[in-house]
Amino acid sequence: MSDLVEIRDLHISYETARGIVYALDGVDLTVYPSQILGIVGESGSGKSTLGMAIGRLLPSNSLRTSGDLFVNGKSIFDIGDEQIRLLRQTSLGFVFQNPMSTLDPTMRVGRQIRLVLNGPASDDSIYELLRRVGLPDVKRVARSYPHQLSGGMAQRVVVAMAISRQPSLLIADEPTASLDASVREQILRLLLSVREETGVAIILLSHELGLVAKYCDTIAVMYGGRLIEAGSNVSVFGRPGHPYTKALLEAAPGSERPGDWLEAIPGVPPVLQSSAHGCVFEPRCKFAQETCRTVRPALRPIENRLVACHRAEEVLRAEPSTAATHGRIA
Ligand SMILES: Nc1ncnc2c1ncn2[C@@H]1O[C@H](COP(=O)(O)OP(=O)(O)OP(=O)(O)O)[C@@H](O)[C@H]1O
Ligand code: NI
Repeated sequence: MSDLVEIRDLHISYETARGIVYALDGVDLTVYPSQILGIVGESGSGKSTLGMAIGRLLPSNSLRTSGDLFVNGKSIFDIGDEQIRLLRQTSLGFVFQNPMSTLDPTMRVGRQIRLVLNGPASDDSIYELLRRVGLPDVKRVARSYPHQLSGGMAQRVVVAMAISRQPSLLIADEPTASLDASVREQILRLLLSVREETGVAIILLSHELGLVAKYCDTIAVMYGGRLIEAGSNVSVFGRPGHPYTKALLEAAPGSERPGDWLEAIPGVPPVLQSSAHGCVFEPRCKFAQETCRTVRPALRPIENRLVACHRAEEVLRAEPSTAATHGRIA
C-alpha cells in the first residue's frame, strides 16, 4: 500500500512574544489510503499544528526547523505556491471546529459551493452534494446564508465543500467541538459514511477520547509535541503501552466535558520552550526512572503498536486498569 502522508521527524516551532514554542518536537507518522486515524492529546499537544502542516497552512510565525512531510510522495515544503494550492484543492479537505469560520457569512451557501467546485457546476450537482451530506430541503439550504442554518447543518455544508473535489484525505480538527452533543455523533457518522462511499482517508484530531475510540480504526496519541503511542484502536486503547495513554483511559469514564479526563493525571502538560532531553511525560509519570529524565525514548514497535517509552514492557505487564476496557471509554 502506498502512503498518503509520510511525516518524518518533523519539528515545528512558533515565534511568540515570549520566545520560541516547540509545537512539534520530532513527529513520525504515516497515513494510509482509506484509513481513519484518530489523533488524541490534550490542549497544546500539537494536534492542530500537525493537521495544518499537512496542508502547509501554518501561520507565518511558524518555522520548520527540521524533518519533512510528504503528501502523495512529494515534500510539501519543496513544492511551489501554485502546486500547494492545487494539492489543497484536489487532494485535501479540511473541516475545522467552527463551521462559521470556514463559511463566508455574506454569501449564499449554493454560491460558496459553486466557487469551491471551481468550474461550471449545475444547480443539480450542488443539490446532489448537499443531499450526500444528509441535508434535507437542499434548494432552501442552497439559497440560505450560513447564519440561517443550525450549527450541525452548517458543519454538513462544510463537509460538502471539503469532499466536493474528491480529496484523498480529510483532516477534521475538532469537527464536533462547537456542536450540541446531540449532533456530534451525526457529524462523525457522516464522515464515516463519506469514507465508506469514497474511500477517503480521515484524520480526526480531537480531545474527545470517547468519540475517537468509537469511530477510528487507528489511534495516535500525542503529548508535548510528540507522538507517544500509535497503533490499532484495539491495541492502543485495549491495552495501552504508554503510561500516558494508560492514565488517559483511567481518567476518561465519567468525564462530561472535553478536557476533563486530563485532570485526573496530576501535573500539567508542558509548553515546550526547548526540546526536551528525556521523556516529556516524565514529570507526571508513575513509571518514571532515572533514564527517563535523561534519555529521550524513541518510538519503537512492541506488541502491535509503536510506543515511545523506556518502560513500555512494564506498562503492558502492569495490571489492566478496571476502566480502560476497549469500547467502554465513552
Ligand atoms: N499561531 C501560534 N503562535 C504561537 N504559538 C502557537 C500558535 N499555534 C499554536 N501554538 C502553540 O503551539 C503548541 C501546540 O498547539 P496546537 O494548537 O497545535 O495544539 P492542539 O493539540 O491542537 O491544542 P488544542 O486542543 O488546544 O487545539 C501550543 O503550545 C500552542 O500554544
Ligand atoms: Ni487544536
